[in-house]
Amino acid sequence: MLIGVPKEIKNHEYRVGLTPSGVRELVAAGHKVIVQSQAGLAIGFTDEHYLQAGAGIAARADEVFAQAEMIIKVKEPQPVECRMLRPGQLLFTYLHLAPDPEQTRLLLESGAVAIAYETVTDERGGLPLLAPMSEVAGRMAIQAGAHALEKAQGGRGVLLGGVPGVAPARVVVIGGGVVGLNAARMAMGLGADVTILDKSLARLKEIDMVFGGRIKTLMSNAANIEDSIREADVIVGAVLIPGAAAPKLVSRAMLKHLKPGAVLVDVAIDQGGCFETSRATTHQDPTYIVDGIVHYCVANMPGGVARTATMALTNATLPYALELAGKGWVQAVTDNEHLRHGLNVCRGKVTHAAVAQALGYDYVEPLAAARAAY
Ligand SMILES: NC(=O)C1=CN([C@@H]2O[C@H](COP(=O)(O)OP(=O)(O)OC[C@H]3O[C@@H](n4cnc5c(N)ncnc54)[C@H](O)[C@@H]3O)[C@@H](O)[C@H]2O)C=CC1
Ligand SMILES: CC(=O)C(=O)O
Ligand SMILES: [Mg+2]
Repeated sequence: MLIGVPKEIKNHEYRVGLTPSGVRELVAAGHKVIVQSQAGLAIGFTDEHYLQAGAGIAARADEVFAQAEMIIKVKEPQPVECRMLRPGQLLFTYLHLAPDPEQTRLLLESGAVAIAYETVTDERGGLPLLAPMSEVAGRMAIQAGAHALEKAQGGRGVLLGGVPGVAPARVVVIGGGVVGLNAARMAMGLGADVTILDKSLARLKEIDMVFGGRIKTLMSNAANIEDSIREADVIVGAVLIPGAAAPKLVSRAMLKHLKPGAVLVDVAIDQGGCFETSRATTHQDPTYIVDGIVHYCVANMPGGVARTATMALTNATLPYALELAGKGWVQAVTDNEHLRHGLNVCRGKVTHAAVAQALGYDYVEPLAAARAAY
């Protein structure tokens, strides 16, 4: 198969869909890869590295889109990229469609087949292609929160770990999945007082076992959320209902009960955010203040540590890319139910139930869509 890797064009997005080592594996399996010139330059992957790995280099994105049978990217396609997709072409990337009607419409109009990293599943009920970026974003959430707590950023002027004789900051993490666990681990490592809330009792039990009681756990319900955030210095939003828009768990009215200068880090912003007052921000201008509360809502947090994130992403996506390239998408999603869960859009149809429900489209079962594509 001919695989294309365009340069990412989202604001301050320096990740790239494949590392040179990933290219080498695909080429060794008999595939051809073309990479847009300078796609990885900002993170130290030069065109020379890609050439040595066996890729061809294309000068422009439109050449990559015109030639490739499968496009491997990182971020959801921007409108100009959606318009370069063609019917039947396979797109393998993050999409986050539920909160994004425009992208969904453009993808449907393109006739392309789009597999979203964030809804591919595994046999343990996890999201293996979201997990590496969730690990990165969860860890970054605490760096971001600590920085935003500084006075110059509008924060309360509190040091996460405190110092001997002064209490540490309180960090409340809502959602104890991959983001939440990684955020909690970093916050604990810096000496903060950490509480995690989740709706899953099984998850709370696991967290309690893993951290030996050093992190407090609370069932996520309205009363526990309200009580815990009143006392918090940093609140991390880390909930997910796969494919669906994030539930709003903190209302604007609640903000007046928080400590002035407290920080909300809404990692779930790529699914629309779990705080009513969240709106997506960029690495260039990551925070804003509402009612005295600092909001950090960067929708592509791992882009800030793009070299680490790119390597982590390719580690996870490569086996699936090899399967898609080796079998073709129809056979791959027929054989592998976990890849099938990734199919969000197929030749003008929405094939993910939560996306269809969020945006009011008819849902077409992925296997039916795959059969129709034969
Ligand atoms: N902003 C960014 O750059 C990035 C954002 N993300 C996003 O972070 C979010 C979390 O991702 P993961 O941790 O990988 O998901 P996950 O599936 O591992 O964890 C989500 C957790 O939320 C819990 N949950 C669901 N509803 C809840 C509620 N009402 N109250 C409390 N907990 C609730 C679930 O039980 C689960 O444990 C996703 O929206 C993901 O797309 C991930 C990576 C980067
Ligand atoms: C998960 C995601 O959207 C990101 O890494 O940017
Ligand atoms: Mg995102």
